[in-house]
Amino acid sequence: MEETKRVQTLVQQGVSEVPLRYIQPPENRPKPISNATYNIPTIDLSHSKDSVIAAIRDACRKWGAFHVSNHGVPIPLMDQMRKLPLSFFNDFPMEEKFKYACHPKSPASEGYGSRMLLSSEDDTVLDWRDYFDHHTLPLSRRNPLRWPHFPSEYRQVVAKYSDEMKGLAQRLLGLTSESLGLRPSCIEDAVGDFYQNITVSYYPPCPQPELTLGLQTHSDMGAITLLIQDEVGGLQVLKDGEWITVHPLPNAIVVLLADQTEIITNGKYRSGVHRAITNASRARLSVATFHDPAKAVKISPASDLLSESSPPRYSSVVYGDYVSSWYSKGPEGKRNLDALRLDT
Ligand SMILES: O=C(O)CCC(=O)C(=O)O
Ligand SMILES: [Fe+2]
Repeated sequence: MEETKRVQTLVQQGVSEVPLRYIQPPENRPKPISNATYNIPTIDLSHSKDSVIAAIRDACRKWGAFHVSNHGVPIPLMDQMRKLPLSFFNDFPMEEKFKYACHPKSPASEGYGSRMLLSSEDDTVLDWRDYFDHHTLPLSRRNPLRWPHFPSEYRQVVAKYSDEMKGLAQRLLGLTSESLGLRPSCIEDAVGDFYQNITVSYYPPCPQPELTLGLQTHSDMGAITLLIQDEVGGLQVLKDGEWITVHPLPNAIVVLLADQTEIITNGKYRSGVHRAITNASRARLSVATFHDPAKAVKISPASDLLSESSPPRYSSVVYGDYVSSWYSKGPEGKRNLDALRLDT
């Protein structure tokens, strides 16, 4: 069945040409990048608070994406979080992996999958990616029995990593609030208790990387995403109309501002538009940790940022409605945020 097919299966079958369903239209295909040494900014969190806040302000205005170093998350834990899921993808037989298959008909269901969108239409171009999605927070959603039981430390590592990411997300949203002159808890209060998902993406080598994308262009839906990748690389961020490769920085964490933060900051900060490209020779792994509001939470521009001269630039939205629209229309560009934009 189409829905249950994994990209890794295609590769194991030895395809030498990418099947039609995975071929991007010419305007979406990746082109060689001229400015290959350029990278997103790196912010060292051990520097003085004032300089960190100034650097965050600059990076959020210009990029919506940046690396953080000296972030306090134990490096061995980050290494484990890359290594153990890689072993799940590489060392588990397919029938074992399918015991953890996500539900093919419900969006963002937990487990092993391949399709991000569940469009019934058959014209959706598919991503060259398999993934494992873990529901990690609030604790009432966390059921480690739904995560791989092998390697033996897998479940413990995911739980520990989830807690570390929550702490870092809170700290970064606090600094981001302060960088706009808001009280430190402003953005976090607007988001409420985090709904956190950890998605491990596995991109098998692709015979024709110039025709495909590992993950199509999008901005993340929630508040803030923290991402680590392996040394292969493939994440790209859109800046001033140009794609910039996020070169892996081994001990750093990529921060991506997501759509709800753009709304809360009334567009002072924009969510980072990004995608993943593929390559012909090496499988790649990334781990994205999403921090989202609960579905019932209503998101609006922060009142402290509004005045007669600075009116709201987005209408309020119930987060669950935003998610439904994202899954039905697709993530392309910023269509979902654009629908909320007020002409001011
Ligand atoms: O693999 C990557 O680097 C990007 C992953 C991503 O953007 C996502 O899971 O939303
Ligand atoms: Fe993303």
